[in-house]
Amino acid sequence: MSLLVAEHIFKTYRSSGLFGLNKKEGAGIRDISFRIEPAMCLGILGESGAGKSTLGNIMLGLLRPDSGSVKMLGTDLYQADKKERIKLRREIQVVFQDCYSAVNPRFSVKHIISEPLRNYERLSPQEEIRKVTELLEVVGLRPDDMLKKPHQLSGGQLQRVNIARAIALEPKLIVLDEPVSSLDMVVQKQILLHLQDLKKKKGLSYLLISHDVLAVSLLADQIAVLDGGQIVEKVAITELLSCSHPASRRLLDAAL
Ligand SMILES: Nc1ncnc2c1ncn2[C@@H]1O[C@H](COP(=O)(O)OP(=O)(O)OP(=O)(O)O)[C@@H](O)[C@H]1O
Repeated sequence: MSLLVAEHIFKTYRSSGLFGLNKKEGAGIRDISFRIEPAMCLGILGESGAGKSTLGNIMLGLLRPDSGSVKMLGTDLYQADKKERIKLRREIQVVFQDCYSAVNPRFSVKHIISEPLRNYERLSPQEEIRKVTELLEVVGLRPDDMLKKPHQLSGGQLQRVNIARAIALEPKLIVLDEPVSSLDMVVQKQILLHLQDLKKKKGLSYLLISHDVLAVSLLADQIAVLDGGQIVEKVAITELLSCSHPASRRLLDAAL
């Protein structure tokens, strides 16, 4: 069974933003369908305004589509009852671009990483420390980093903390919404290779949302190019350079 199946998703924004000035009436996404298999990364590549965040929010269960369905392991995200929703929430985690606003600046790294564990599992204080130590190791941080606060870490280190929190409950899918866009190239590569490693070792799947061809090419197995709210091209990553749609070419030209 596929891990996630999105079928014929439509979402139109009817309100047009503050005083109708900022947002385009009728913008959104149109007739989006795709599948994500276990241990697979689907990259969603698109320019600004293409509909990437709209799509990501729908896949996270945060934005109800006007029509179409999103099924995770056969359960419809938007038809599920409360018990099923709690179970699904555990299986789909997210890492956002802005690593600083994703965490409470007053909390320690240990507190941040163990938050989902406290919500879903009853661990003793010793078990919690052991688990956080293990997660820090997995994302390439040191055990004593758990005592630090977000402002004592670099952006790259803090994004690793966000990744550790996202994998704490061993989800099946992580939505990565521009996860490395705010980091320098060297750190970007380190983090993407780390995510690649987790995919191989833990069989994790990703929906990687980005405007950056190079970032996507390091992690994705397949890419879908989004333009004007529609998927205009879908190819295996090995075929990326042969993409011919004008939106794909613009993204490729910007990167190469
Ligand atoms: N709440 C909203 N109300 C009205 N229109 C919206 C709303 N959110 C997004 N849109 C519009 O829907 C389209 C897709 O927006 P979305 O934020 O999904 O694109 P994006 O690819 O994530 O862009 P970016 O990379 O700039 O964040 C855009 O035309 C945007 O203006």
